[in-house]
Amino acid sequence: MNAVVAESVSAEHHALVAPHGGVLRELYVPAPDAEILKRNSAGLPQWTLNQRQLCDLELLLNGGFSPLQGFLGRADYDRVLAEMRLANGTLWPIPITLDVDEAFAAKLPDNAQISLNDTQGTPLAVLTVEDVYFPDRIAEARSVFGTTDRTHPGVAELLDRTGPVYLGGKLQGIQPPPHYDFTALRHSPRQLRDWFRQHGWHRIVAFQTRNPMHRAHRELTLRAAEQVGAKLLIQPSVGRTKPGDVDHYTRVRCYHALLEHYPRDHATLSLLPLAMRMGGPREALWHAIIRKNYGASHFIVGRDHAGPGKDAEGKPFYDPYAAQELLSEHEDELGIQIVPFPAMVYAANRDVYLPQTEVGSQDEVRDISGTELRRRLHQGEAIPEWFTFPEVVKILRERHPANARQGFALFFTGLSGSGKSTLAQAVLARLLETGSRPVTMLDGDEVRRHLSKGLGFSREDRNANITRIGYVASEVVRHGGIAICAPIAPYAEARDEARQLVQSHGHFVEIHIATPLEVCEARDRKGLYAAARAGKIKGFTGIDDPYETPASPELRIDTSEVSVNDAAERVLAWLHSQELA
Ligand SMILES: Nc1ncnc2c1ncn2[C@@H]1O[C@H](COP(=O)(O)OS(=O)(=O)O)[C@@H](OP(=O)(O)O)[C@H]1O
Ligand SMILES: Nc1ncnc2c1ncn2[C@@H]1O[C@H](COP(=O)(O)OP(=O)(O)O)[C@@H](O)[C@H]1O
Repeated sequence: MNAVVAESVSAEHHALVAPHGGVLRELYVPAPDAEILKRNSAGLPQWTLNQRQLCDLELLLNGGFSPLQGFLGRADYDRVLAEMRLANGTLWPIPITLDVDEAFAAKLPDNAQISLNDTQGTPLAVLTVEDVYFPDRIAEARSVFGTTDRTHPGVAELLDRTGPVYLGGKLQGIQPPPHYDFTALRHSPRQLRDWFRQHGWHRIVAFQTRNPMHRAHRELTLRAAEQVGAKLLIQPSVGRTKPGDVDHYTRVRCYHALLEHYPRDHATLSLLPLAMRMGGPREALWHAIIRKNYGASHFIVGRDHAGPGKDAEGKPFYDPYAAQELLSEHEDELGIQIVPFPAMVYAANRDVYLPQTEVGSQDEVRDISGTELRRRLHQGEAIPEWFTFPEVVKILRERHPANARQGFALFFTGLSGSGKSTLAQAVLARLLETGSRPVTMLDGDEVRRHLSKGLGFSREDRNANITRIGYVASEVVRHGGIAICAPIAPYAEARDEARQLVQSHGHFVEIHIATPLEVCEARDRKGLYAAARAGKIKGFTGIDDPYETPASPELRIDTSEVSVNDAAERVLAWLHSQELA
């Protein structure tokens, strides 16, 4: 090789990969203009961004979504859906759109500018609206996700939680959405590119993840980096992932611990504020483009990349290798090299990890699925060292304590006089006898004297009462406590809402006190049934107001058949069976 050629080769080797579309599109206006824009934004129509829109905005503004200069207008949107391309032909697989409600769109004057704010009301950008259009969201689901099955979280979001009108137009950025967590690990594409240059990194293989990383991931990423002679960028999505995923605070602590197990100066960690759509192949292509914008030359695509799991019939939404195929098809045009990888599995007989494709017939393959890992964490069972590092297990255990240390809510529901309060008191006493978790009592009458003071007994007021109880219970549970609730809660919708609130932090145990109306009425502890029969109280539950019987409560107890002590014993036995007490 002569000297001239050698120099040009090495110069080429030292340049970072070009952003998608050739130029990094940062959409912030210069500082003095940002001040003026911020002041002017106060007089514009105000739009509060939801979490997905906020994540999208951050990556639009910092160039992570280059070459986009704003939210897609109709022409771009249509071609993205049909051909995975912007109107000018650039490859782009996922529609980045700003959805709003009809009332908001109807108020906009021609060529409107709107202020895009976070939930605190901080203005982040101004959008010049060039296009207002009504998307066919069913068609969008079919094109982007290949299905209209709402089991797919991206489809459910699009069909049930996305506004009917899209606004397209260019953005002028005022300031980035503020983050107060892991600030040292958050970088814009420019910052990460600068870091790569300063550290002399030019061949970089990026790894995307939404899960904690274990030994299999370490082996896979190390092999991938070695295979292409590159440094490793672990770039987990921390914006919004699949519902039910491990929260990003816990995951980032795990990644930190794992990083210690890589050779020094070979791997780095950076957080990506991406709102995932779980769109399988199309999403994988999008991930690759984003990583290219961040300066990575290579991108690892594993088995079932960005897959949403199984559909309503139990079949996988996407072929596990469809993402690898789609990316390989577009590799030349993409400008980032794809490193396809089969699943890594553990061969116990050899005590090694190896790609599934290299497993021999004599190998004893072991694996622990995500579900099995969660089960072991909940039950406090052992997690073997071949699966993950002890430091990672420790972090996961702290976040997912065994059931016996988790919070839960006991939600008694039933007619007035059915025995809710009496049983709640008995269970409370038994729990305090044996356990150390704090217990909070949210009894129906008690709550109405304080938390729900002023509410009556209309359907709306009863539902508001239950939502308040559910909210307080969820906070108690979130902090590892036990909440005992004992309202009538006659409506299924409000009970379900309380369940949803609590279940995002712990267990919800619905106990239907199914004592027959005749018994409750005969007891008439407060004389209310007599008053209701005499027409002195209107809308009394069970008399002239409905009680919707719970369809599938965790427990159903008829107190006309069992003593208070036996009923309390049944509740405790159930809690023991679930290892909650
Ligand atoms: N119209 C009507 N219907 C039902 N109950 C009535 C009504 N008016 C007053 N009360 C008294 O209020 C208690 C029920 O309050 P809750 O907060 O549990 O009811 S609800 O869940 O909001 O429906 C209930 O207490 P409990 O007997 O402990 O259930 C009654 O004493
Ligand atoms: N097995 C039982 N469990 C609970 N309460 C019972 C039982 N047997 C009789 N009772 C009586 O029924 C009444 C139930 O009232 P209460 O607990 O205030 O009901 P609620 O809170 O559902 O309105 C109490 O007087 C209680 O002593």
